[in-house]
Amino acid sequence: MKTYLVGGAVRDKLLNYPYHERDWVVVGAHPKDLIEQNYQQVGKDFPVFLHPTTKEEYALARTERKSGAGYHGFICDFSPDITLEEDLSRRDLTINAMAESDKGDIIDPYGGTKDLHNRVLRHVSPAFSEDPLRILRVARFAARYAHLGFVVADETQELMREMSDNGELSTIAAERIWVELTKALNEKSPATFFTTLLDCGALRALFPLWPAALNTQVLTSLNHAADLNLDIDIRFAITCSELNTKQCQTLCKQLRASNSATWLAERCAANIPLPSLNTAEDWLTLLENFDYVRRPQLLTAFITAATQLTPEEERLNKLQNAATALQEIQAANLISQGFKGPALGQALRAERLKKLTELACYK
Ligand SMILES: Nc1ccn([C@@H]2O[C@H](COP(=O)(O)OP(=O)(O)OP(=O)(O)O)[C@@H](O)[C@H]2O)c(=O)n1
Repeated sequence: MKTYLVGGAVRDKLLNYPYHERDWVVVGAHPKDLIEQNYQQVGKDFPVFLHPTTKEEYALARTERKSGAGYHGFICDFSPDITLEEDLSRRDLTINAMAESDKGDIIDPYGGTKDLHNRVLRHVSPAFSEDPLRILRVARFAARYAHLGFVVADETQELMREMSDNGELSTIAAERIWVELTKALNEKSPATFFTTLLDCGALRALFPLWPAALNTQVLTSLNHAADLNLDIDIRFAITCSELNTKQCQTLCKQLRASNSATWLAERCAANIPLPSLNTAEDWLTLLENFDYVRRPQLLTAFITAATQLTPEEERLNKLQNAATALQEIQAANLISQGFKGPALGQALRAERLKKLTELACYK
């Protein structure tokens, strides 16, 4: 039995890039060999084990062949005579299809080191197309390593286009897309994720509403938000800012977006660019829409997203100042004056309008 480090850790070590996870492949073993050594089996469809102390993942070397549509149509073989090279050949990109032995030797049958050196994301074999999620993975790696100069190989780009045109993306479960999307939004150049998917037609195939909303300004703002380390919900909301409310709702539903991401995206779609706000009533309605009393951080998130997208710093600052001023109005004072129930709500609102009028911040 022999064990090799594989996948992302080998790639990132060679690239001198930080990595957080190590995956291992075991060659020449039966499941029982690992169980006897106190590894804990976790894989249902194929044998993946957790190391008894490090809890890192150890998978038996395996081959996979597609036998039908969707994710269940795979024939998987993990007998002890599957070689390391066979296991590496089923992987997505050449830079992900390298292994390191316990002596530190690199096993690289598909030219991964050369592609790393030349900054190319290239598929290992036509079997790439057996898993359409890999299109999103390629786009995500492009987003991660764009600043290092990585580009998608022409032939991989072509294959991704064919797969997108053939409707293969429709077999991916929405939950898996959302996972890839949130990882991609977290990368250093998230805009490259979208441009890669736009270039091969995958984004249009998956989400027909989205491409038209991703103009240069939106993509620039998105990368800027990543530079500023703004959170995922803000980054996602920026990508939705050119959609109308209905389109945004449809997209969030289709993506199974989280509640918090949907909430902010819908409000950004509805309020960017800022609507005309001419009266204290207009300002208060907008603030109420953002639930500013109970959740002031969401208004701040909106303002942060909007600042990336609109040259309206002054009005956005006023909005933030107005919200802060309104925080000072306490229900307790009105309660002590005898207000309760709906009358209390009305009195609070009247106080807020009075304050906004005094501030005249809407002018
Ligand atoms: N759809 C997939 C998913 C994974 N892999 C292979 O499994 C390895 C581990 O996958 P994963 O942990 O998802 O990705 P990493 O490459 O380790 O990248 P990350 O840094 O994002 O964890 C990959 O390197 C790749 O060899 C693949 O070929 N096809």
